[in-house]
Amino acid sequence: MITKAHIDVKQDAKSNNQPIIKIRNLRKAFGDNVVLNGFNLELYEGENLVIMGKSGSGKSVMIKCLIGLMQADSGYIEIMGKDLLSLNQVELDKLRTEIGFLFQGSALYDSMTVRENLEFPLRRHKHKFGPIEDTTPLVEEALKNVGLLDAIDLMPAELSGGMKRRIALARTLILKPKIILYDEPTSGLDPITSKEIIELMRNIQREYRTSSLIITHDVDCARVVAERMILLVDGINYAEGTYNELASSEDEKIKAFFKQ
Ligand SMILES: Nc1ncnc2c1ncn2[C@@H]1O[C@H](COP(=O)(O)OP(=O)(O)OP(=O)(O)O)[C@@H](O)[C@H]1O
Repeated sequence: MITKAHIDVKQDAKSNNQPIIKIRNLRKAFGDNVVLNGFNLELYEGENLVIMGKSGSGKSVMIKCLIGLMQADSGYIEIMGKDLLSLNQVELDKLRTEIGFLFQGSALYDSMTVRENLEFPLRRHKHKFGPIEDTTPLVEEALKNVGLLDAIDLMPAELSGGMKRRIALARTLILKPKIILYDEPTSGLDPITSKEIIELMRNIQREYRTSSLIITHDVDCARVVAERMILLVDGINYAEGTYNELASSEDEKIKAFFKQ
């Protein structure tokens, strides 16, 4: 069986690099339902790390613990050198501005134009950038980076599903986060639009030097974006490695992820 212990973490992801996120021995149960049973993770600066796990395996629970929306039963979580549990609400809010989210339900505000949707986080997190006299250059830069500058004055109802997802990504990028958490970034999209989003995720990593944690069921997405992958099985990081290392495994539990 290939387990974490048997697969070396790709060295260039680690090279002289401190983890920007570190999770140690995370445990979370709901009554008898033990969801996380000693889960570990390290996300290194500038890398795209994909987490795969079958439905109900605890990926969302792990992310919720990571961003402080759910309390783990035990374990240690460190983000950008800070022990998550030691932070007060103000410190937690400040740390959250360094983390961008692209969740399945990251909906745009329907009553606002694309421009207003992008201005919204700038106003909400004034303390990060200070007063901004003219938001237009920031809004335009974020839209250019997702290839949708022309959509600046459109309403969400006028956008396709793929465009909405790109605008949501632009809204995340406008805060220049150091970390991006993607939850099923390609779900519900057709194969061509999925490919565009995947390409965009790679460009963003290059341009912004973000570190990303990507939860996906989409094997194609994992193959293209992942420098490293973790398979979450039975509440633990069952296997870790590059896409090729895991895809060539003979272990039945690992093979199951790549049969699609
Ligand atoms: N608030 C909660 N109360 C009780 N049980 C919960 C709660 N949140 C999650 N669970 C349970 O934890 C387990 C893991 O759920 P989770 O949503 O993390 O799965 P997932 O891997 O994200 O699944 P999917 O890929 O379908 O989104 C499930 O058995 C779920 O029923």
